[in-house]
Amino acid sequence: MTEHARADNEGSGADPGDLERVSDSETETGRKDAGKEEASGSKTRSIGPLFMLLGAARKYPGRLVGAGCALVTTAAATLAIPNFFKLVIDRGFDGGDINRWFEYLLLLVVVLAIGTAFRFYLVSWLAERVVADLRVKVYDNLVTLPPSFFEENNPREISSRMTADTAIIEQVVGSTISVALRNLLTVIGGTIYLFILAPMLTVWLLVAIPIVIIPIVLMGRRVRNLSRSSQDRIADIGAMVSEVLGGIRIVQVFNQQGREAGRFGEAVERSFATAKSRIWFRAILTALAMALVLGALVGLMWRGALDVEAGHITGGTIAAFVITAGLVGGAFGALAEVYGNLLRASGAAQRLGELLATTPAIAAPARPQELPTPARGSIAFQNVTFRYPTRPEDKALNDFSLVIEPGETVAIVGPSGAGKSTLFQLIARFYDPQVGSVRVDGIDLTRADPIAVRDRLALVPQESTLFNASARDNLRYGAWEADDDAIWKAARAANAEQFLKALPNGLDTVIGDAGARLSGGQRQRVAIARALLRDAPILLLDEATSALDAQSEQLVQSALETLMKGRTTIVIAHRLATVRAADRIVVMEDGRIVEQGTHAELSANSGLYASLAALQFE
Ligand SMILES: Nc1ncnc2c1ncn2[C@@H]1O[C@H](COP(=O)(O)OP(=O)(O)OP(=O)(O)O)[C@@H](O)[C@H]1O
Repeated sequence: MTEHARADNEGSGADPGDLERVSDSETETGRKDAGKEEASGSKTRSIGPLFMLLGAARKYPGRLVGAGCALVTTAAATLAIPNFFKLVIDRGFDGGDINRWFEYLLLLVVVLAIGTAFRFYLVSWLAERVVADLRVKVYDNLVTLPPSFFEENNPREISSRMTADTAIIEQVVGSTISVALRNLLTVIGGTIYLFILAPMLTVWLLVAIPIVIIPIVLMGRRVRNLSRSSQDRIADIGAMVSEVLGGIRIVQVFNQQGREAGRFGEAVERSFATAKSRIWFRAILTALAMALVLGALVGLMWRGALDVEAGHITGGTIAAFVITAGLVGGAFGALAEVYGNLLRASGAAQRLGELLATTPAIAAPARPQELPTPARGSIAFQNVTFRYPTRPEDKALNDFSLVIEPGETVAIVGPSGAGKSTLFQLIARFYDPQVGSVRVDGIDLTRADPIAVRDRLALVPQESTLFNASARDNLRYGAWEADDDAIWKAARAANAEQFLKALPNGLDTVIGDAGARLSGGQRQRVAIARALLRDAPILLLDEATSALDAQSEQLVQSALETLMKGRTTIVIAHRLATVRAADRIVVMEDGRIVEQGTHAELSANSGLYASLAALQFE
């Protein structure tokens, strides 16, 4: 919710149009999180999870106390205003010192204005701070969770939790809770004051309030539901725009512009139709709210006027009564509405709480075993059977055993889906195997600290993931202390120097979202240079040169060969030309090893390798 909207909501009070406004601001929130709540399916019926937020706000006791004081002061000042009107009308006009009363009133206005400003500042500050702390805490936890977590929980949904859910909480802490408390104080204080002013009239009022408020709240809910579907239709439009514009090349090359425009037109019309029923209901709601609220006020004034005429009460009393009744009625309406908001925020807090409470399935044991130093770089798979958590029925590795000696270069070949990349996933300990063990330098990975294991690895993945940062930061991602000399040396070795030098701001050039401003082959060379800079004892190359043209590949290949010296290297490659130089070639199929040996040995057999080689070389 915007500052402006929040200030609006904050200001809801005595004005009869308020009821309309309260349901309106409520609608805003409903729109924001409607889709979210339904998507995640976890609805909460209690406001318990909100106490987590109180815990977070307790870190700032000074501001919490200040906000409480401002809240009480402004509620008291608001309720004092009708009393001043009573005094002015009854005493000021009857020969009293009218100037003095108005001086007091001005003073009260100043107190109210300053108090409200303080309340707004302190409460909003707390809201922003609590949400900022929460975002950081959730993110800090998220980045420790293994990739499997993000396969089971859609990262896009998590990112929307980080933004939408925190925004709801921000709005609730920054506005709803303060609105609720202020209105509660107004209802209690106002009702006591009304009883003092005119007990019989107050009884009438207390009967009238629910009769006025309940139909308005019920209709307000209907309007809100319509607003949600309206918002869903708008979300459909947004999704369509990003899908079609994202794939604009395909749309245009297949000449589907007309069809896409038609589809979009239909979506816009659907959203208009939903909006039409919403505004129709809103119009009726406005009429109903005004008729009921103003009608009730007129009724009260009528009754009061008769009492004044009969000499039971003074004119000042009736004026004070009507103003206070307006305040109390408005506060009732606001209270009925904010409860729904609190429930929604509670749901948001619960979902974020779940993210906070998720502990990484892959973590260091309480007493991790130290890896031997200096690193040797040996790797051993022992009877490993592994199924991905999202595909528990398929064995990606099936009773797989392989020992790789320090300094050895092993090439892994085999058809797509054979389980080659899975080996890397297990060495990096993104997953633990269900059966068997993976060891690095003799230590079972489940007994070691994953951070220590990954410190010994440099990976060039199949998809060269680059970040929306400078070329320099992308290159030194695994070795932040590297200076420009080292960076250029690695870039030269990866045959990336030339195009990096041609970038408009050199190493400071931002290379775009996911490196989108580089070509596939250039991205791959940055990824290789990044791995070179890391200077780790174990090098994992997953189709590291697949996006390069033959000439670049040859250049990079020779750089990689230099790099492999003295390191343990596993190379996954489809192009057999790149694996010929390996000490050993391991041929995989269906998660198992079907053959291994040197290029010459395997070519001489009539196995899978020989047939793959025949396909490629002949
Ligand atoms: N994250 C994942 N979740 C579920 N299944 C997966 C995942 N990654 C891979 N698989 C499956 O595991 C099997 C082995 O995949 P892997 O990526 O190891 O094959 P690969 O030999 O590297 O193939 P390619 O040469 O095409 O990269 C395949 O059946 C694949 O569909």
